[in-house]
Amino acid sequence: MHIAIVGNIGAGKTTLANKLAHHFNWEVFLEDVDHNPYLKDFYDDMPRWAFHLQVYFLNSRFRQTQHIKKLQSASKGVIQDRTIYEDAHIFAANLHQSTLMSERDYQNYLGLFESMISMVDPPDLLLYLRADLPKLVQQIERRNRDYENNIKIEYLKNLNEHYEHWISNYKSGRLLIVDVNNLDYVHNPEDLSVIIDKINSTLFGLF
Ligand SMILES: Nc1ncnc2c1ncn2[C@@H]1O[C@H](COP(=O)(O)OP(=O)(O)O)[C@@H](O)[C@H]1O
Ligand SMILES: Nc1ncnc2c1ncn2[C@H]1C[C@H](O)[C@@H](COP(=O)(O)O)O1
Repeated sequence: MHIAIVGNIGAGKTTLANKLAHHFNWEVFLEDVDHNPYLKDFYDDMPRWAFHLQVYFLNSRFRQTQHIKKLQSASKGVIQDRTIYEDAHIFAANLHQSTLMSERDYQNYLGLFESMISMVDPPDLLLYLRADLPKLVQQIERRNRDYENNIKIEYLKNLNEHYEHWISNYKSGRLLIVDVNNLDYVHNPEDLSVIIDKINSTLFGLF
């Protein structure tokens, strides 16, 4: 079983991924953030580092999918924090649309993505955490990563629009949308139970 958690920056993916992995006793795959050699530079100068960052994330995410595939074939459960789909359909598409990535770099990137995606299996369940801008801003501030302090509201808004568009067209497997605006699964165990019940119901027909 493979559950992938998707959603905007600060939506609560990593927190939920760890809690679900603990609950189901499955392996968790997190994003390569702390050792990412481009992320800080990217936030300082997006046009300069957009392509480099996207190629880095794409490769890191692709390796992760191949590792997940091996665990899947050994019948191990996996929770994944963000997917390769979001790199291309959300982040790279948004950078291109916002003219922060050139046409030439975007086409080059897409060629690479297309070559890789045929080797990627979709998750058994895509769990989208839908969060409005105030929730995202509050949680990004709470996390307090220095390089994210200057993220513009406009950037988050554009990403949210890409998420909504992508999710409304997602046809590769089971999809569960959870509105997290009024959920606090950090402090309220009942809020975590609400999500776990929805997952059990979607995946196993329980409840
Ligand atoms: N539903 C929630 N309610 C309250 N706080 C949350 C919730 N989800 C996440 N947080 C807090 O918000 C911050 C960002 O969450 P995180 O899981 O790192 O988001 P993401 O991985 O989606 O970027 C963390 O400090 C986390 O403890
Ligand atoms: N593909 C990406 N392009 C740009 N930025 C990205 C990409 N994937 C992740 N990020 C950024 C967004 C955040 O600042 C960190 C971690 O993501 P998070 O949603 O907080 O887990 O990396």
